[in-house]
Amino acid sequence: TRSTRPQRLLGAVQKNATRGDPGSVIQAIDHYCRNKEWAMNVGDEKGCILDSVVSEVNPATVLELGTYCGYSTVRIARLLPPHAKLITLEFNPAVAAIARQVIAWAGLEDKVQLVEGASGDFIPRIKEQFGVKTFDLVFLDHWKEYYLPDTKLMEECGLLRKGSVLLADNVVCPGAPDYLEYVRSSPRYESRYFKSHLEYTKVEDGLEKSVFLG
Ligand SMILES: COCc1ccccc1-c1cc(O)c2[nH]cnc(=O)c2c1
Ligand SMILES: [Mg+2]
Repeated sequence: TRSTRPQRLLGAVQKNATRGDPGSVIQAIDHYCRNKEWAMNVGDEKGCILDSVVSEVNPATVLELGTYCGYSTVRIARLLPPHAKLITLEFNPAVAAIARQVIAWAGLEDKVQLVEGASGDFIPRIKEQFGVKTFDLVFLDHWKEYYLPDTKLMEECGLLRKGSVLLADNVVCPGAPDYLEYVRSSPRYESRYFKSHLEYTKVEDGLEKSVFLG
């Protein structure tokens, strides 16, 4: 039976990237997705904006909603200080299995905890199961319909503190209008749009950075 897109992406990493070298894993995925087969990684252009936010926040605790093949997981984890922790959540077990191998190829498995499950079930359990008090940075990149409910759930579960940063992918394409309306109008957030393009295309997309004010 035909391989899946994530399997082919993993193959490109194993063929072209150097084990233990996160930069080469990022390059291998971007080259494959730009030249061979598009895939929904945050990509190199929005990835540079992600890098700058991670470096600015210098987080000790990160939550990523939506792992996919682990591209942004590697981008984030490679910039984390020692002992910092990234928890990443993926709904699809087959895709999670690929992401684990991509993260391992980059040599970043010690900084990353990949969890399989649905965000609505998982978020209320984080404090108890993972001993996390609050997140310094949350990267929302799962499904646009869940950005707003999951943000409200994180607030309710006390997972955000004054200064926690939410960074959301795809706020223009595919778009998360209800989420944007919320973080831009709520007095509890200071929000800013970073205009960019949908990964590997000329279509407009962007990242929304929203600081929780407590
Ligand atoms: C399955 O749709 C793929 C697609 C098709 C056209 C335009 C955008 C997207 C897209 C791009 C992304 O970065 C994404 N990131 C996270 N979860 C997504 O569903 C997602 C979708
Ligand atoms: Mg995305």
